[in-house]
Amino acid sequence: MSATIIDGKAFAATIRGKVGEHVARLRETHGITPGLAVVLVGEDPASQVYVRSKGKQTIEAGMNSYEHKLDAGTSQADLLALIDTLNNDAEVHGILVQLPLPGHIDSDLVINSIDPAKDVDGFHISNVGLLGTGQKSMVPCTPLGCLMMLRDHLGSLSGLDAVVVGRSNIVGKPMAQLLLGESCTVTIAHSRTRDLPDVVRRADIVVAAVGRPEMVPGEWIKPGATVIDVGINRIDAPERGTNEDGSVKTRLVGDCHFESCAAVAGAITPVPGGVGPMTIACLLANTVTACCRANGLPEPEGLTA
Ligand SMILES: NC(=O)C1=CN([C@@H]2O[C@H](COP(=O)(O)OP(=O)(O)OC[C@H]3O[C@@H](n4cnc5c(N)ncnc54)[C@H](OP(=O)(O)O)[C@@H]3O)[C@@H](O)[C@H]2O)C=CC1
Ligand SMILES: Nc1nc(=O)c2c([nH]1)NC[C@@H]1CN(c3ccc(C(=O)N[C@@H](CCC(=O)O)C(=O)O)cc3)C=[N+]21
Repeated sequence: MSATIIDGKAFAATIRGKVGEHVARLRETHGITPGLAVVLVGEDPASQVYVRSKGKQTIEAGMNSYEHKLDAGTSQADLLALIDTLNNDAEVHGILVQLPLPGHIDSDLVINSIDPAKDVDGFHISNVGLLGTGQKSMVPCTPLGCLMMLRDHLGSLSGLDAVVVGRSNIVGKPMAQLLLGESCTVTIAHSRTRDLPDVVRRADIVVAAVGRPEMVPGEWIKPGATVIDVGINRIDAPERGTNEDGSVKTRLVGDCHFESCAAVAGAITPVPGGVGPMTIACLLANTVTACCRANGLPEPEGLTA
């Protein structure tokens, strides 16, 4: 293995430390405590895990965490009413509605009902438009975390060939916008892309956000390229034995085949311990940023895009 392992877990801890310092300063000098409201509809086990760790890390950073757990049958009207309440609550500076939402709820409508100034996910159409036109916005947490790691590892990204595999609104598209903003030459690949291996082989930077376990093999990677693996896939791991209930144990893998990619890449993020922890750290950072903007205070340095 030749690649440098980009330690997202450690980087995220550093960011959370900076967030914590800023939160302490806000409290001491202005008597303000940033607050993050997380809304979860339904009982998806993975979502529950994420929401729990978001709440825990929010509190560890000295902020207020408000968790709203609604049952899977909650009506769209009730969800919109909750968002309206949170929009008007001065103690709440950030609002995150955990996705995916149950099928009977229109996700776009819900996201666009969040006050854009409190949209710490950066999914509201206003924030999408601001990002796309290079204006100050709330930047989606996962792409922001990826960008921070890329900048930290490479310095300037100007002129580099970047390939983003995946075109979702929450990862692929905003990632491509951020890379374009860094003056990369950006290609967005997806399920209809022809000759994906050849497209990926051109890239100095590969961001894989597909949701297919270990789909990208080392043979697709240009030697020395930087590989950011966004994928979080839980797969069966019979080699780890079985759980108490007799079900087979599982493990997390990314969208890249780690061993073979690490053999050719210059640097790579692991799964777990790469992009995932950075996503949550950036969520906390966005909450502090939103709080500062809401109060007309200078924004924290090094925590925005
Ligand atoms: N680490 C983190 O913090 C986060 C991790 N994730 C993870 O990232 C992954 C992607 O998430 P998300 O963007 O929400 O996923 P989506 O399912 O919304 O999007 C997946 C994208 O991958 C493309 N795709 C699917 N199959 C192929 C293929 N065979 N070849 C090329 N492209 C393909 C799809 O193309 P098309 O549009 O043509 O269908 C689509 O654009 C998931 O594993 C998810 O769990 C997500 C959010 C945060
Ligand atoms: N409105 C909304 N915003 C999101 O940002 C959002 C969302 N909905 N829905 C789901 C995805 C997924 N996501 C992750 C966050 C942290 C980890 C994470 O911390 N992962 C750990 C491992 C966690 C584990 O063990 O399961 C790691 O990679 O090391 C992963 C995935 C945020 N998402």
